[in-house]
Amino acid sequence: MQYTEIMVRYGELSTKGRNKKSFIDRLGTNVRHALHQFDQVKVHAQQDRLHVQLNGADYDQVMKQLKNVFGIQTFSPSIKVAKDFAAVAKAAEEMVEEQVDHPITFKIETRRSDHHFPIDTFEMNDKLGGDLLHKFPDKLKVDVHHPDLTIRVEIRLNGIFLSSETIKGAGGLPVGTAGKGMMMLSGGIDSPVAAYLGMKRGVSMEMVHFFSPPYTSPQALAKAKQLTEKLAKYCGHIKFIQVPFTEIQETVKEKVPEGYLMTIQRRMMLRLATALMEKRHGLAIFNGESLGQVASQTMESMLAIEDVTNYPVLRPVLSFDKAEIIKIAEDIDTYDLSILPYEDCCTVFTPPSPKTKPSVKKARKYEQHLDIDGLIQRSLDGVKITDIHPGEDFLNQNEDVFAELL
Ligand SMILES: Nc1ncnc2c1ncn2[C@@H]1O[C@H](COP(=O)(O)OP(=O)(O)OP(=O)(O)O)[C@@H](O)[C@H]1O
Repeated sequence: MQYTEIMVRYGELSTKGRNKKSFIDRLGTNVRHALHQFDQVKVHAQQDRLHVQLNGADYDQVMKQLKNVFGIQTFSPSIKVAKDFAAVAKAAEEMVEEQVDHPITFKIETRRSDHHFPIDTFEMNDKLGGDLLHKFPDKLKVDVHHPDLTIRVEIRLNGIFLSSETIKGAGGLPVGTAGKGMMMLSGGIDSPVAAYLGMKRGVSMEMVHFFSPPYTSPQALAKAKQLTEKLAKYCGHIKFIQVPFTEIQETVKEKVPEGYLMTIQRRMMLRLATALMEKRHGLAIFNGESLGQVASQTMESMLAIEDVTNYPVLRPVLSFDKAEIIKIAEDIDTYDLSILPYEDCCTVFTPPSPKTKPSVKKARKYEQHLDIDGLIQRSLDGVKITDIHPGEDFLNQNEDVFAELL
C-alpha cells in the first residue's frame, strides 16, 4: 500500500487546557527529532492531530521510530486521495485486497470536517460499504459493533484520508514538557526503569553516575553508558554525567561507623546530585528506589538521606515489586544489560549489616568528622559529561574484558 502519511492521535496532552499548544509544539519537535534521518518527511502538529507526511519515505521505518515518542496515544498509516468517491472506493478496495486473505467482518467509519463535501458521513459509510460488499462478496460481511476491520474515512479540506490500522503509541507526555530531572543511574535493574518512567511523564533526564576506580572497572562505567544509550531512543540524546566517587567512599569508610557507611555515602551522592542540578537548572532528583527492597530503601533511611537536599527526590518505581520492575526492564530492553556482571560503587562499599533505621541526628553527627565541602568540590572538579545518542556502542569496546568476566 502506498501510504502517504501517518496520522498521529494525541494522548493525555489533549486535556491540558491552556498548556495544550506548548505540549503540541513540543511533541512536534520531538517527532521531528525522532524522524530526522528521513529528509523527505514533513511533520505538521495541528490542534487535533499530528500529521507525518511521508513523501515517499518507508512507512514501516517511520512507524518504528514513532513508537518511541511519548505523548502519542495511537497512530495510523493513511492514504490521501482526491476528494472524489471513485478515488476513495479504489483506495479502499486496494486496502481490502492487501489486508484480507480470509472471510472477515468490517465496517466503514467516516468523519467529515469539510461540510461542503457533497457526501455526508452516513452516505459515505453506506455507499462505500455497499461498494466493498459488491466487490468482495466472499470475503466481507458487515458488523458495525465488533468488526475485524474498520476502514476509517476522514473528509478534510485538503483531501480525503483512509486508514484501517490503529497502532498503539508509547503514551505518556512529550519529553521536555515537565522540565529537567537528574536521574541517579546505577547500572542495576531499577534505575533505568525509573528513568524510562520519568521520561514517560515528560521529564527531560540527565544521567548522573557515580563511579569509583579502581574499585569499579571501566566496564561498569561502559555499562551505565550503554544503558543510557538504550534510553536515548525515547528522547533523541541524553547527557551522561560521570562523577568520581572514590575519595568520598574511601574517606567515609575510614571515618564513619560501619552501620552508617551507606547512609553517609548516599547523603554524599545526593549532595553531588543537588550541586549538579543547581548548576544545570534541573527541578528534581530521580532514583530507582523501591520501598522496602533493601536496607537503604526504608522510609527512615529516605528521611536520613534526603536531609541534605531541598529538592524533591522522586522515585518512579517506589511501589513496584521487583517482578514488575523486571517486566518493564525487559520491555524496554535494558534487563539483559542490567544483569551483566559488574561492581557498582555501592556494592563494593556496602557494609554487611547497614542500619535499616538510621537517624538524621546521628548521620549529621558522624559527618562532623568529614570535610564535606572539600570532598564535594574535588568530586565536582572531576565530573565528565558525554552526550549519548541511540546506536552508540560502549560495551563492545571492552568485549574481551567482558568475556573474561562471563
Ligand atoms: N553508582 C551509582 N550511580 C548513580 N546512582 C546510584 C548508584 N548506585 C546507586 N544509585 C542510586 O541509588 C538507588 C538505589 O541503589 P541500590 O543499589 O540501593 O538499589 P537497587 O535496588 O540495586 O537499584 P538499581 O537496580 O537501580 O541499582 C539506585 O536505583 C540509583 O538511583
